[in-house]
Amino acid sequence: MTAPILITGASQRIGLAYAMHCLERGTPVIATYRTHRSAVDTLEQAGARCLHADFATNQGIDSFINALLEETSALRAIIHNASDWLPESPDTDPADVMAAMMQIHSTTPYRINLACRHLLENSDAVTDIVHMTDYVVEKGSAKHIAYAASKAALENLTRSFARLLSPGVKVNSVAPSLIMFNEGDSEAYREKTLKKSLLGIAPGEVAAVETLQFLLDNPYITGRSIGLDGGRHLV
Ligand SMILES: NC(=O)C1=CN([C@@H]2O[C@H](COP(=O)(O)OP(=O)(O)OC[C@H]3O[C@@H](n4cnc5c(N)ncnc54)[C@H](OP(=O)(O)O)[C@@H]3O)[C@@H](O)[C@H]2O)C=CC1
Ligand SMILES: Nc1nc2c(c(=O)[nH]1)N=C([C@H](O)[C@@H](O)CO)CN2
Repeated sequence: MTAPILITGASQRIGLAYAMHCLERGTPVIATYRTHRSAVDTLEQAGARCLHADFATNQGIDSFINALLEETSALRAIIHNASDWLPESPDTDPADVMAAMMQIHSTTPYRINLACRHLLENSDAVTDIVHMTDYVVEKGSAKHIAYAASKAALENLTRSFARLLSPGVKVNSVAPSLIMFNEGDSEAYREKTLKKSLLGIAPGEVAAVETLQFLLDNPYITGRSIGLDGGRHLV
């Protein structure tokens, strides 16, 4: 039996889609969720092990790590997907925004990778870590400054962990731009955002699912970032 794939933030959207994709292929899944939605029940009915985790505090990270080590002695892959897309705003202290962004996008993957590397290295085959970053790592963001900086930190973790864990573990990033909108995104926002890329679409979760699977299936890519952005860099 293949060792399970750990997917963080899998109760909705891209994380949920990749978890279901893995289960449909017969690959075991350990999914984390912070908010219990019906999708968590669906995942469990499809055979996933779902662990509650709130990575906002180091205690939350540590209790998740302890639960994971109780759950499994090996992993096929870790997909660091959990994320908050926090903008700067007049009513939030910038220090709190930066702390929250670094906590979820940098401290969480860093601590889990170091504490659980042996679960990936306990395998005869090559295993994977994938960090979900963002196109804004390349360009920055005027409205999500701390978010972009934290994703840039995550991109650097990709390179460091690729060096630390080779050749047994491949470590890569997927750097999406618009994949899917959020409920409540206005028509004006949608129209404006679609125009930011050459291809002008919101491809949906499947684009991220296929890119993640490509990275896990490819034996010769590590320390790299795959831009999943519709050619936004050329607009
Ligand atoms: N969607 C897009 O167009 C783009 C996505 N990306 C990146 O791709 C990845 C997936 O995107 P998407 O599916 O939209 O992600 P979401 O915004 O849906 O977030 C994924 C999950 O992260 C979880 N999460 C947030 N904060 C915490 C926390 N403190 N502890 C534990 N879990 C937490 C949430 O859990 P819960 O809901 O259970 O509370 C949420 O379900 C993300 O890393 C994102 O930054 C990058 C560019 C574009
Ligand atoms: N955690 C999240 N990160 C990001 C999201 C999201 O919904 N959740 N969405 C985006 C946007 O789609 C952006 O790429 C285009 O405006 C960025 N990050």
